[in-house]
Amino acid sequence: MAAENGGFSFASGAAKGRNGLPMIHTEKKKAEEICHDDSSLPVKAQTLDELHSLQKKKSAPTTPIKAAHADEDRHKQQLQSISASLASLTRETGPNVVKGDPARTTAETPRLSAAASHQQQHRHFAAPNLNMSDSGLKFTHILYNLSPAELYEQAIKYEKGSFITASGALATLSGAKTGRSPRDKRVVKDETTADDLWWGKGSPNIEMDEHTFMVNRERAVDYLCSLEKVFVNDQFLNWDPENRIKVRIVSARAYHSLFMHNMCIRPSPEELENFGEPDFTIYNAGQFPCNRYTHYMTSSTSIDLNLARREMVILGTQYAGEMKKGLFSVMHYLMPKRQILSLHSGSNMGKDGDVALFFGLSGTGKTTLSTDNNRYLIGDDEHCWSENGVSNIEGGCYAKCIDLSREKEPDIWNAIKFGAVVENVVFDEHTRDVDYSDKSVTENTRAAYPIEFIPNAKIPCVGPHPKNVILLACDAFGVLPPVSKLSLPQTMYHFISGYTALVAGTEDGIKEPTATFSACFGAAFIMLHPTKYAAMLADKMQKHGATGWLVNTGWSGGSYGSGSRIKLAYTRKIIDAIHSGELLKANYTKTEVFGLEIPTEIEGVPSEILDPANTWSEKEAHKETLVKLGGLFKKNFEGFLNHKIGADNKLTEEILAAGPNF
Ligand SMILES: Nc1ncnc2c1ncn2[C@@H]1O[C@H](COP(=O)(O)OP(=O)(O)O)[C@@H](O)[C@H]1O
Ligand SMILES: C=C(OP(=O)(O)O)C(=O)O
Ligand SMILES: [Ca+2]
Ligand SMILES: [Mn+2]
Repeated sequence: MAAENGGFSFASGAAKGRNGLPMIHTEKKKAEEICHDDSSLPVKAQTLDELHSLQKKKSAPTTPIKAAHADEDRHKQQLQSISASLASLTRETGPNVVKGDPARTTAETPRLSAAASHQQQHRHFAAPNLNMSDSGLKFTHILYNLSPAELYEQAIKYEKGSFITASGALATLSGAKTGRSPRDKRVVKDETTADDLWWGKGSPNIEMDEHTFMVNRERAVDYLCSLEKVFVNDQFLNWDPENRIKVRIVSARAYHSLFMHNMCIRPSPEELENFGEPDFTIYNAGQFPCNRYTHYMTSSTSIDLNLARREMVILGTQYAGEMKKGLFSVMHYLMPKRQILSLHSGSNMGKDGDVALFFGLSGTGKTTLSTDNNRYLIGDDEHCWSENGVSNIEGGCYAKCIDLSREKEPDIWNAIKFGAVVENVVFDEHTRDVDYSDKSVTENTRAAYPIEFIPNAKIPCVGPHPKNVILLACDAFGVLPPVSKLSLPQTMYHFISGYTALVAGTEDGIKEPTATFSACFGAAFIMLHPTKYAAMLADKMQKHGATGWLVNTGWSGGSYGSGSRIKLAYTRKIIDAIHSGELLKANYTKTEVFGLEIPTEIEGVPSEILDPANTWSEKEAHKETLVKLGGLFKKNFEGFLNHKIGADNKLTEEILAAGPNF
């Protein structure tokens, strides 16, 4: 019994202790059997600080030890470059920058002697100019290209509204803005851009002058330098190695840094060491408003693009999509200059190397339909089409997650795991399970994840010339056919029109669908006149023999209210038939008004839904709605009548003739 009780026993008749109580007698059978809490060896540390310092191993250097000198120089250059990025241009000084988290000083600095750690802390770059403000008297700590794990820790410690969801994603709030603010976008109009860019009616480019840009830039930089720490991401855009762009993103939130880590192309450690100077820099001071007394400012939000300086300033909005789509605008300027077409489209590739592009406005299905279990994902939103084929601009995807279901969209569901950022979603306060149907914060809930999170991503994200160009429209009027085959002029007509119709505010009763026309399926992001992109697309499609298709992912059997949205499963069958080449061989009939070629049969899709005229119970209402939509198309296209497309006027005339006729 004594031995059973862990070696302790109250031996009867044992010797009495000093106070007369019986002494606890420990039976010592062998020397090794001394009592321990556990059986492992003692920890190799003398103090708690030392113990904590053992926890973290220094990341292995990618350059050999012998190059320590070069390493030191590169480190200094890097800090100089970051300080220069953050320089106040009126005071002509950059801040004193130092790498690392200000909260983690000596005690947590891994495996460094006190002397070495002291040295490390002061290996900063001090600005040579002493004409400085208070912010020049302190160090600005730079959290440079942190890993997702480090960014999670930063977010959870310092950003209210950061939580880990049950699947391991980082849930965050984007603040007052839960979508982009296109009316607050400004572009510097100078001698060059005045001629190059698309200005005026219908254009997304609202002008500002160079001086006002500098006022906002100074405001953003002063705000960022007043902080204890800022995040700096050095990354790439465009998987085409010949046309890769180096971007630097300076931001104040771990959320923004992780978002861009996911959305841009992540450099390897070697690429990061040799990064040098960025081609383009974003200053994201989104928590801080712009000054509304500033010329050109019409709200507290301003997203300012200066192509000459290769800089963008963000004030007054924390919606992360501004950075992603802001850089996309930059690519819409830089790439066409190199005869490369930039596209607001998703893209995927079949086992036989057949590539498809999916154009469409927000919510029409680019992300959903390019993420296809039977095909390789090249990208979900932004691409380039060059002489070499297609390349994704980004390193990640940004999926809408309202009503996301595991059954219908398993790949996107599974990508929302550790490392992914979910914006503005609602979750159970205890289990942290996300309720994707909850619109309490916004309907525009989003998930941003690296493209490798999709199991059949095509890495590197490039592919050959497209075989199919699919134009997606979510037609809430319910009159466009689920699929039509387009001639080249028809493809151009619909590309320039950029139609979709969504239903605003679904809560208070039935609302009329509103038609949206957005040239090139992305007027908010294009920099040149739409016909410039259209001419390039026509040229490339002709040269590479690509077929155009119009796919309605919206309503069938009536408009919003009486009909219903086409089942995703049917749309997927339609898309499958396009990819396989089956649909090209189908029999076609022509529709009224739009003159669209529609197939009579598709495997897996009920034939009666292929012609919307069949699905409406009231034939009169169908015709009326069809003519109404045709009229809206005609009215929209009036704005393009005076623009010549291509070398001669022949294509322009053909395109006009390819629109609705009634
Ligand atoms: N028939 C359909 N085709 C495509 N998407 C559909 C369909 N029916 C419903 N949806 C839903 O519509 C949304 C499309 O959004 P998404 O793919 O993110 O668009 P985009 O990437 O073009 O902004 C998704 O939430 C998807 O589940
Ligand atoms: C990121 C966006 O794009 P999309 O909705 O096309 O995915 C956006 O419009 O903010
Ligand atoms: Ca898959
Ligand atoms: Mn998308």
